[in-house]
Amino acid sequence: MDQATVADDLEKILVTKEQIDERLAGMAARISADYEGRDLLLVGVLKGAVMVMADLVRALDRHVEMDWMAVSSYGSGTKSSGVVRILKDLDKDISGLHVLVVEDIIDSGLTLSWLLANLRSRGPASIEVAALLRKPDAAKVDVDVRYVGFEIPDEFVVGYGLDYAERYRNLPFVGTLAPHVYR
Ligand SMILES: O=P(O)(O)OC[C@H]1O[C@H](OP(=O)(O)OP(=O)(O)O)[C@H](O)[C@@H]1O
Ligand code: HPA
Ligand SMILES: [Mg+2]
Repeated sequence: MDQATVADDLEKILVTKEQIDERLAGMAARISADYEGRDLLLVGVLKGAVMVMADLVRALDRHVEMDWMAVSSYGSGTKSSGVVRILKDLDKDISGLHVLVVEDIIDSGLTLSWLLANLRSRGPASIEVAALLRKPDAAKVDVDVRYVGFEIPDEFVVGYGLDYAERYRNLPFVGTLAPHVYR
């Protein structure tokens, strides 16, 4: 498949690569200031958060550790099933650590609220969230997100880690798909 075919699948670009870079730099500056003098563990949620994590850590001018969890609530469709499964757990114990969960998107908020309850039960010193994108539905769940990149409308988006049926994660921007892709 060539690049032209991928572009043909898109309807519009919601957030450009330049906007993402600029926003992540701002988030990184706040994170550096907020965690000054404290060790920090970033927990990325696979697979969607890979791009955010990769670019966020390179914008951080300080030591951090990274760990990863894989959870899935979506399968291959566009609606959350609400049932969260751990596909890969953290490598290390997080008790007593300052943890920052890194997410690509908070949509229904179900994944994150489940994940935060799960991680809090392990006794971290603190736990906060950094997410590149947040949709309006997330307001329905009681999750406090300290660092948010962009508030976006309630449309299914792809790119920069986000997939539709495992495709489009490698796009360097965030956009919506043309209707013919869903048919
Ligand atoms: O707020 P929610 O409605 O719960 O949706 C957000 C979650 O859904 C997506 O992950 P998914 O489970 O599709 O796995 P993936 O990251 O591997 O694509 C996304 O990466 C978030 O983790
Ligand atoms: O809008 C979305 N796009 C891709 N994956 C997602 N997971 C939750 N919401 C989305
Ligand atoms: Mg997904």
